[in-house]
Amino acid sequence: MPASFANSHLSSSTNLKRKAYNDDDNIDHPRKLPAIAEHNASRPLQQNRSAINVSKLGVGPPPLTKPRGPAITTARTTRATSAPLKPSAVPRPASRVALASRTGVARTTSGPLAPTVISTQFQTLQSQVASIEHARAADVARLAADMDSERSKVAELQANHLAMSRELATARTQELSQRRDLVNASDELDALRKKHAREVMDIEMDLKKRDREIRELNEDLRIVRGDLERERDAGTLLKATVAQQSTAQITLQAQNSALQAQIGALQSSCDFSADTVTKLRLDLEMAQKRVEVLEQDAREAEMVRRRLHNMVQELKGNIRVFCRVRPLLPSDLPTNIDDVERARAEALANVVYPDQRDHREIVLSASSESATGQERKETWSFGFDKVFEPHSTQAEVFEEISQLAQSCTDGYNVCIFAYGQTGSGKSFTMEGGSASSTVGMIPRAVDQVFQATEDLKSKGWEYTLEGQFLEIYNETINDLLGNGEFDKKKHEIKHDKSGTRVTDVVVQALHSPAHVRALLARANSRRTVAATLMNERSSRSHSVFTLRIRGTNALTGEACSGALNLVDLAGSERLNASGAGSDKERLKETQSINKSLSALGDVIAALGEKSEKGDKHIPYRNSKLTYLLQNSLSGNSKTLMVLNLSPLAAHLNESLCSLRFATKVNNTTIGTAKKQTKSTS
Ligand SMILES: Nc1ncnc2c1ncn2[C@@H]1O[C@H](COP(=O)(O)OP(=O)(O)OP(=O)(O)O)[C@@H](O)[C@H]1O
Repeated sequence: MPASFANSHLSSSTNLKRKAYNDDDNIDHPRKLPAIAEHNASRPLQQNRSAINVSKLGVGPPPLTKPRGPAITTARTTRATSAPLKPSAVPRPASRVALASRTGVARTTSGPLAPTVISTQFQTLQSQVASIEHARAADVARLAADMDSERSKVAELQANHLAMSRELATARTQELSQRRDLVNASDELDALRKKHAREVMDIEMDLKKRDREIRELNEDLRIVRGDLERERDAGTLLKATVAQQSTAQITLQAQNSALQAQIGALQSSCDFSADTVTKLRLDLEMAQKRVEVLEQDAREAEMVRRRLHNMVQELKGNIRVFCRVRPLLPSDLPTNIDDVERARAEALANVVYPDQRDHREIVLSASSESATGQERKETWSFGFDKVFEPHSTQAEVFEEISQLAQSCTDGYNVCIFAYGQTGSGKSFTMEGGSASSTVGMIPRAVDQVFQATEDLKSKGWEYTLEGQFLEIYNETINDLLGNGEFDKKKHEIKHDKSGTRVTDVVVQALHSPAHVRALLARANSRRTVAATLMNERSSRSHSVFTLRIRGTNALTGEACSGALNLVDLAGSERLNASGAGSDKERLKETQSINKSLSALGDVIAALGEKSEKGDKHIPYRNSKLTYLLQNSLSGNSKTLMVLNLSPLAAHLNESLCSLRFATKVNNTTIGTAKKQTKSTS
């Protein structure tokens, strides 16, 4: 292997790949062989060879025949060998003159040459041919020698080529193996790098974990230090407390000793108290017996009181009349007035209440001009069982009514009705407002009855209560507790021994005052719904709430039944058919109200006459109202009429009419109320 080649292959391993590529180039483009390089470093082999031939051929005479080249000589070599044989150098037959001149033979143009000349020329030519032949032979010998030399060189070159090919193959094998080694080394390096990166990552994570742990530990340490600080403080505090407790313990021990002494004293006192308690128990038992006796006395006194009340009622006659004047309302005054007091004075009717002791009198007065132009003052005085002034409260009114309402628990039929013109306060009196101070007579009476039944339980009475709430509008009965549409269902009034009953109406068992209030609210809402269909319906209809009560006494074997009717009458203002104009509904309403109110007056008048004469037909059937209240208006019932009056001067005439009607009722005596009791034994 040549030194340069060997050296190139022994260069460092890092240049292995690059070197391999260079060697490939060398394979495609072989370098000059070292033998040639040594022989002629600056010129190519062929040029060299041509140069040799030219130098050799150029000196001798040109051969007559084209010399044949060696077998291995290329075409170029052949041409190069014959190149020196220029046409000008070869003698041509055509220029015989020139030849002759050169050989010295003279030639004539007109005849053939002499035989001597020709012979001379021939000899010359033969010698020339011989010399050429000789030169050619020498040339051939030289060429053969050259050929041998060239062949040996070629053989040498082929040997070199073979050796170099082998070296090249070996080098390639080595290169391949080195490349494989390199690839392996590169893979190994990659694997090592990855492993290294993983290890670095693991170490970094580990480091972070450690950092975190250190931070946590530092935090724990900080907390523990804080705890320790607190514990130290607590310890100091505890020490102080222990010191205090020790002092306190000493004090307590001293107190304990003192208390022990006190306990001894108290023990003896306790023994004494036990004796006292025993004595007091005996006293208590005696007192309880006395209370029982007193309660019995009280019950008997209550019975006496009720008997006396009923006796008073009987003596007074069974129709009583209360008169109540409502206060002036802001809505009664015109809006946007400057002098309210003056407006009030002008709006109010002249009403006085002279009887300030018994409150039984009401006096109305008014000034008018006579036909002669003189001022005339008229005064009207009325007396009733009670007169309530505008400032009277619901409670004050009910106080006068409560005994009457309660008497239904004794088996009486009671009827309380509110009479008066529209807006005079009938609904306020009977139903009242939602506030406890404004609650009306119906809820109060219900409360009272429930309370009485509770109280009478101790005397052996058990009661069942039931109620119904009806409306009479245009002489049609509607059930305010029912579900049916108003003015559609036909209800009939039936009277029999057990009392008054209306067909197809809801009669609710009453369990508590709250239950009754819920029913009243329901009735009112039904009425309100109906009122949207027909304006002012509540003013134009009568409402009758009936509470029926039945009681039995297991101790005495008695039984009783009574009814409490609470009636809010339609507005009593004088209505006439012409006032209703063309409104047919209004006309019908007016006729119905007139009919029922005058029927009520007729019934009361007839009852009065009957009690005087003893025999009189009572026209109950003239209206639904009187027929419904028949059992509560008859001689053996208790009836109270509350006359409601408007305080307004504008309503004076209506008030006078109402007062006259109430006086008529008040002056009627309709006999003695009778208890409906029977013995069940
Ligand atoms: N004693 C009173 N104290 C305070 N306000 C009263 C009193 N009496 C009635 N009122 C009020 O006067 C107004 C008319 O009263 P209410 O509706 O009771 O009259 P009414 O005679 O029932 O009328 P209607 O026939 O239209 O039902 C109501 O706003 C009521 O609150």
